[in-house]
Amino acid sequence: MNTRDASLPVIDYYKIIAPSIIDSPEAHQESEKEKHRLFEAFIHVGFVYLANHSIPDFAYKNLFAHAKRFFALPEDEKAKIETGEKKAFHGWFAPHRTSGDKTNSDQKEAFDVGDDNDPTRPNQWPENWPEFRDDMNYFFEKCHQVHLVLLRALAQQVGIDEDFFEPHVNAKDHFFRVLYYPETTRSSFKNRLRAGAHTDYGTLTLLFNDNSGGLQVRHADGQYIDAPPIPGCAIINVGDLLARWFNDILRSTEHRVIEPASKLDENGNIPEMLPARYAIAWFGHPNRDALVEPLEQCCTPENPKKYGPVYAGKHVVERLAFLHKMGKNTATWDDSMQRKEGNLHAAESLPQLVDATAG
Ligand SMILES: O=C(O)CCC(=O)C(=O)O
Ligand SMILES: [Fe+2]
Repeated sequence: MNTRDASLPVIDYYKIIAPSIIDSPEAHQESEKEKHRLFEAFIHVGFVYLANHSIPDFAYKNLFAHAKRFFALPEDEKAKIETGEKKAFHGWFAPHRTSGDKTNSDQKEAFDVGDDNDPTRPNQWPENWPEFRDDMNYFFEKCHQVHLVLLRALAQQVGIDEDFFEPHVNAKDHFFRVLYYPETTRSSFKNRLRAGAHTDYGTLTLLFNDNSGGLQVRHADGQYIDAPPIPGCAIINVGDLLARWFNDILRSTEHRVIEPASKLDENGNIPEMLPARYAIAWFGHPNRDALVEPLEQCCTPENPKKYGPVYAGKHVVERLAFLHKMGKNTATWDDSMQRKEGNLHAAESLPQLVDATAG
């Protein structure tokens, strides 16, 4: 197979939700079929394109426009709202906070936003820029709704109550990342990718890309396939915790952002410089105190239970701490650290660790 030509399945979100708009037997039948296709795609590939996803174009186009302006700000401006373990992992993700393996780090910067209504983990916002905040919050909510519909569809596929996941994600402990991969040279890719191979941590990721290309997804045969953007489609993938809930029936698939395919310039040459790339990745997460354990319905003699229970917050915080400083200051999680009434300062108490930014 020419892996550059293989492509991800396309799922039609409109077909999934149609019965709530047209209550006809055909709409129900189509919806069931599409939900099953989604489930199968997550089993075999872990990634899909989602067409007609219901998130209005302006919601992410506004964010791309803000991103261009934000990342062009002077470094000391951005540094005022730099993210970190003591900042609930929200704010500007400086280029030095990169993932990848210990020798190769990513060529990227980002801005991370969580639920703005959660006083326990406040966001950090640039000054005097109310539209920035409003547009980010609008996008956050829209993605939460789509992600819920998809979780409902997946629950139904394994015969559990379709609302099973709702109480485990209703605290909206998600966050999203506006990503900026600066202009760079082709030769830079010898040592560093734009995003090293990784899996996402949570439930489902909703990804919106510009047209730069470079995203690749690891197929079950181990080969990477290109996942170029399709206009009007979001890319959705399964994260580790959802895979764990499904006892790995669903795949949390590795992906990365590499050097994009060559585009010839007007003289027929391959330019050495590559323009900047922008992307928005919305990461759905279970509530931090959700105990994630393989569903009984996904454990069989052929596929016995693979994992014990884990607090979602522990998994996410440990992965984030690793990302931020390549594991130098691995966060610790105390299992009693659950969301409690009146615990408004969880951002400071969670996790209890040396601030990796100091390292
Ligand atoms: O930039 C992209 O297309 C992918 C980013 C990504 O996978 C991530 O940030 O987790
Ligand atoms: Fe990712």
